[in-house]
Amino acid sequence: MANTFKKLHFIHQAYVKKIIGFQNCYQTHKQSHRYSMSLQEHGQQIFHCAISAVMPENMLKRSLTFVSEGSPRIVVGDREFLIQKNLYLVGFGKAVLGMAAELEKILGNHLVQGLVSVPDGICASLRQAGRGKMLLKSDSRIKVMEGAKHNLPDEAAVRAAEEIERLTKGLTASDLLLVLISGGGSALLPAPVPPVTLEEKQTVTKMLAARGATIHELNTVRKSLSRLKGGGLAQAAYPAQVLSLILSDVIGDSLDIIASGPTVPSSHSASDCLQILGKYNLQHAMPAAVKSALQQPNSLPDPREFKHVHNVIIGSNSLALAQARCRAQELGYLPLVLSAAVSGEVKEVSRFYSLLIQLVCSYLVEPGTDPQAERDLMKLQIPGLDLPGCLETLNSFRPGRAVCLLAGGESTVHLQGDGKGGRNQELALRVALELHRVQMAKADCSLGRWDIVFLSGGTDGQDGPTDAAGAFCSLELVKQAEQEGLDVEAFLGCNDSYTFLSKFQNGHSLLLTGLTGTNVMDIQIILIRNRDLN
Ligand SMILES: Nc1ncnc2c1ncn2[C@@H]1O[C@H](COP(=O)(O)OP(=O)(O)OP(=O)(O)O)[C@@H](O)[C@H]1O
Ligand SMILES: O=C(O)[C@H](O)CO
Repeated sequence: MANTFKKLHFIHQAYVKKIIGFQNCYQTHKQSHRYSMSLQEHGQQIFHCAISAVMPENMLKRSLTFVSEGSPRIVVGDREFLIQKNLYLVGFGKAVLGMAAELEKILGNHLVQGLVSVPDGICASLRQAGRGKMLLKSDSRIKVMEGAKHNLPDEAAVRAAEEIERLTKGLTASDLLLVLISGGGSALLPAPVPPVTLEEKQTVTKMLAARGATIHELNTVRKSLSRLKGGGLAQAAYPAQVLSLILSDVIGDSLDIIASGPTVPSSHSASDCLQILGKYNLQHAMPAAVKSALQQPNSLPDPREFKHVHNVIIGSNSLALAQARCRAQELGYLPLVLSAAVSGEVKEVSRFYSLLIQLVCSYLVEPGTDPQAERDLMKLQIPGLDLPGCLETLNSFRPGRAVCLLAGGESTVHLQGDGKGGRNQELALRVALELHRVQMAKADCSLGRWDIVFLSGGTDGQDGPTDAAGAFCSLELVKQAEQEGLDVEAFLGCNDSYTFLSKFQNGHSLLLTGLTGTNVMDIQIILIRNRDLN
């Protein structure tokens, strides 16, 4: 099984490399319009490009081929799946509707029957966002069931999960089940192990989330309380073949964590769950049925029982960053992908970006002049960040060029006020505040030589309970806000980033994309250009 995972990781990395390879075709781009657009416009373009890499149509074209001549078959990597009136489809998650619509276009009548469990209201929202192409046709063979309001498992999602379970259990050895999986899938596939009830499962999820449990911890517990998570769906489908097409919304792209891994054998035991509950002091607060379910001696599934399953990651944050890198290069930037695993409390994350921007700006003027900033950044231990390697790349910077730093991941906000906002908008404002403070504190600060734009956006197009995907900030934002009588710090104090950004320059710094129909966490883009080039 470890080898299979390695192989899948390799295929996924190969896609990332393939995208990076495309950049060569951009090398001879026209450069005359390079600086005719503002940094903010460039940021917007790069962000849209990142998202396009993980839109259903592009992901499926890249990872799956349907061969209709001879024996009709689906080809994924080096695997072939014959189809002869034996093709079924199930899906669950925030981004599977567009994937299902695209697959139905590709596979046509070969698809016998399907069912997707998707977020409450998504069909109307996609239509409103002008993404009607992502909806299924009225005569589709795939049934759409909406549920899990506010990303919490509910009765509607239970009904969808039960239908999915019934469909899967009815399959035979000659059938092929396509499983579409994306973030939000855990809440959209609730099938509590008896005697645990839906309410009890909701309680557990809420209690863990409120105490700041990570998605890895949350889903480890969810797997132990579910019939379909942690490989349960794949076992229900046996002996049919299972091909899972997965869009990752978790850091590290762990197959068993994305939507709680319904087609991946769980490597977690009940004692792992009890440890997690203990960590958050919740062992005694658990409902009795949950305690008893977790105390059952459960044996981990044997990975050999998953030979009928093929799991493939078809989209991820790294893939989106790779595409963003190409666009940045096309626009004339020296692009640098830092990490696809930036996480943590938004205050810490904003400190990381502020330090990084300061370091890069001083390095571009004179390499090696800020060893303290380098040490501070290394201490933050951002997974995947090769700081020395990045600085070395900056050595190829030539005056007249601009730099684009790219990163991704997902931060968390410790809510203290009752304002309106989202983690990306809050991050952008906090970065602006940090950079403002540095400029105020250091008379000889070199930041002023540069035009800098920072952008943070959710790839799903929705940042918290707002209609914005995220926000931009520049070095001057705090000062300009003061001139408008707006105090950034006061808005941040009550997590009111959206209200601030809606007022500031009439919403000019809000990133508005509408619901995108995909979901690979968040992306940050930093553009740094010498002011003399303006
Ligand atoms: N006023 C606010 N200011 C900042 N962040 C907020 C605010 N209100 C909610 N949030 C954050 O928004 C997040 C929930 O929004 P959102 O739906 O975008 O995230 P999600 O459910 O994790 O979905 P996804 O990962 O798919 O983007 C939570 O992390 C929450 O802390
Ligand atoms: O559904 C879930 O479990 C989260 O979005 C992580 O994939």
